[in-house]
Amino acid sequence: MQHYRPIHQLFRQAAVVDRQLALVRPFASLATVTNNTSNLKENTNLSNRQKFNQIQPPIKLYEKLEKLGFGTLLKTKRYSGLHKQKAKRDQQRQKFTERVGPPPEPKYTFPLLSFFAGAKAPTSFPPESLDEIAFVGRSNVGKSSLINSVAESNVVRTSDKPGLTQQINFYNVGKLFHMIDMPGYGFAFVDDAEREQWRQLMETYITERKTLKRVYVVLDARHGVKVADIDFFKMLNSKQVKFQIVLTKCDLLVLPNLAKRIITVENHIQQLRNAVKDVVVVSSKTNAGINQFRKEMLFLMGHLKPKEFYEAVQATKDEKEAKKSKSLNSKR
Ligand SMILES: Nc1nc2c(ncn2[C@@H]2O[C@H](COP(=O)(O)OP(=O)(O)OP(=O)(O)O)[C@@H](O)[C@H]2O)c(=O)[nH]1
Ligand SMILES: [Mg+2]
Repeated sequence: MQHYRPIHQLFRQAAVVDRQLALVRPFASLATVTNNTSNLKENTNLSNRQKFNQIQPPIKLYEKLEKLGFGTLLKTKRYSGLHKQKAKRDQQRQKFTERVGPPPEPKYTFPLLSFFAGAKAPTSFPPESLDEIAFVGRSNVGKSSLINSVAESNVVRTSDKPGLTQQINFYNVGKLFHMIDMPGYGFAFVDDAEREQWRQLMETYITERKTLKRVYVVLDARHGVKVADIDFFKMLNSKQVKFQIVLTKCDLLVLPNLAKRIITVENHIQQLRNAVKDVVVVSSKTNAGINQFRKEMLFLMGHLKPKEFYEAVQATKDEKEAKKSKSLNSKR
């Protein structure tokens, strides 16, 4: 007599095989790699460092990072498999598009950044007017530097010592929208009472501000998600505030480690309903990823203009620069 297995058992078996394949398939899709890392997490014998090292980012992610300006993968034996895959993908792409790639992106620009209010207590918040974007994160991760970088300004004060920004600072981006620089959370050098005061201030702003359109949680790419960040994600999630992760200081990581870091961060936010699943990847020092981030912010705030606008702005700037250097040369 022939025995048939119930359908749910077949599905379960297929899932097991798929998971096993995911572990041996070296360069699978991003989704598979994510499964891959969660499998690794189940293996309690591995240290976090070992789990991190075992992540195998897909070629797609490397291509994205390369496009954003984070360098290229070394042509060593270690990455020869990835290079072979890349060559194959290029070949396929060439077949379909005859090498006519997408047109180059213009340089997106923000209008002039200016400080207009600082608040140490909710009573000092300026009245709600234009839409707002807030930058939060642990101390010293690079929030203030990031605001300067996207706005091509040096108005926001930065420091290599943690705890510089000690109030909520409001900046005008021309007359388009506001950018808000927050004090860092999880700052160890202030006493408990002060830390609690900052936490309440930030929580009040984030939960009560009607004009707040997006919270960017900034993480240092070298450290990824820490306990203080998880607590903050939970708070944002419980208050149903939509947020997005920005990984900064990405210039301080070699490309493979940066790709692995992105995957671990994506794993952290997978289950959080209010987290935007796309992670922004930038460096305020080299400006890699900044132009793309600027474009996304302008789109989010409803102020993204057609490419021709930014091309014209750039052409006028270039013309002015050329005139300036010409007159300087003639004076010499
Ligand atoms: N290499 C590198 N350094 C960065 C980057 N962004 C910021 N930094 C440095 O990190 C340090 C801290 O930067 P801040 O922008 O002041 O950090 P913050 O998050 O505003 O700090 P608090 O105001 O104390 O919460 C400074 O020394 C910056 O120069 C980056 O993308 N790459
Ligand atoms: Mg700061």
